[in-house]
Amino acid sequence: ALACARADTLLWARDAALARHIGEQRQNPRYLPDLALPDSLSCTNNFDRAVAHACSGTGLIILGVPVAGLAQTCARLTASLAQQAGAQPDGRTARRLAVVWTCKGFQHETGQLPHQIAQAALPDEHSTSGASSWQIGVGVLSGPSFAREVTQGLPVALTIASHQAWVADACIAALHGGNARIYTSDDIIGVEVGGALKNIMAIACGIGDGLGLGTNARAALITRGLAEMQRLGIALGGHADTFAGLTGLGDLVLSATGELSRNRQVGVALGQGQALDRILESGMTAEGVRCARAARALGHSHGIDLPITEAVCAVLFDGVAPKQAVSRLLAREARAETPES
Ligand SMILES: NC(=O)C1=CN([C@@H]2O[C@H](COP(=O)(O)OP(=O)(O)OC[C@H]3O[C@@H](n4cnc5c(N)ncnc54)[C@H](OP(=O)(O)O)[C@@H]3O)[C@@H](O)[C@H]2O)C=CC1
Ligand SMILES: O=C(CO)COP(=O)(O)O
Repeated sequence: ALACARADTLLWARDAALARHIGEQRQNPRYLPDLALPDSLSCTNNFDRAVAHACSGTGLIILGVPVAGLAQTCARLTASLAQQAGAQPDGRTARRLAVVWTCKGFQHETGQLPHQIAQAALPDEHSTSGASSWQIGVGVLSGPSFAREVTQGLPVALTIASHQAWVADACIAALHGGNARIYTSDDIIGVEVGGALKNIMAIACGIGDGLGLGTNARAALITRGLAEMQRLGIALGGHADTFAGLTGLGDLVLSATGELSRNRQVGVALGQGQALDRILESGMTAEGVRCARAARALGHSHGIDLPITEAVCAVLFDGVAPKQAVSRLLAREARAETPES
């Protein structure tokens, strides 16, 4: 919806009936049934057609799939690019294609971040395959951005993190302006760890609110959750400053307090005594549930203390009652608030 303001945008959906409905009715009955979509948005379930549209137009592809679908989608993109003519008429200079993902989490099985998944599945930056020649640049687009509010055209600020300035430029050209501000960063790891951990913290805050623990507890969880995000992020190679920005604190505050957050909704329902299976019955995407185990394992393997993540895992997977998990958190030994103090 953001991109539609600047250029004709072609959405790909894997479900043919849904793609047809969105294209004909300019409305998405599955995810945002009550919102009108822009006239400049078309939709197809033909993946190659969607890739060709980006290649011949903006040179920007935004992958809006969950972490679990990223490897498969990138592999499909690689195969599709081999069909697309990329070389300029002189046959020498590769055309540039920016590939950007929005997913927030770690891969469940491996603990990999999205850029590691994408790197393994996309062609190298300079790749030549048959008649095609593409310079692929990658990045992560993240920050506090409920899809519903973005579709409504409400103000939003996002960060594009990439090691290639031209990828950030492609996002700015397509998305910046009107009610949308796009900031840039080169800290892909910090941005991705913030996005992954904020979902787990949103579950924790939801649990607290579901138990009726009050707003003091919520503020404490947000603040200590931020410290946890930063600790793991730095250990994995992110920059400390990134966690104070849109993709760290910004998205954490949104998801921990905003009623639209699915991760927060899962936490609230758990705190109110519902079972996880029942909560997830609708099939909703709650990336914090999917990646909490991987985050806990990364904490263990890097020797990083992640008490809130541990508490969320205990409730999600180990049968610990939410009240008991909170008691355990509160019973931890007193310590300095910052490691330097
Ligand atoms: N929703 C939001 O407000 C925001 C979400 N994000 C992040 O973006 C990512 C996607 O979230 P969201 O759009 O809400 O997710 P959804 O569950 O709504 O899925 C988005 C799209 O991805 C498709 N999809 C799901 N699984 C796969 C797969 N394995 N392979 C290919 N396509 C797949 C879905 O198809 P189908 O309908 O057929 O299942 C759907 O079209 C998540 O990591 C989320 O954290 C980031 C910012 C905001
Ligand atoms: O990431 C989001 C907003 O920035 C969406 O959060 P949820 O996945 O918890 O709904």
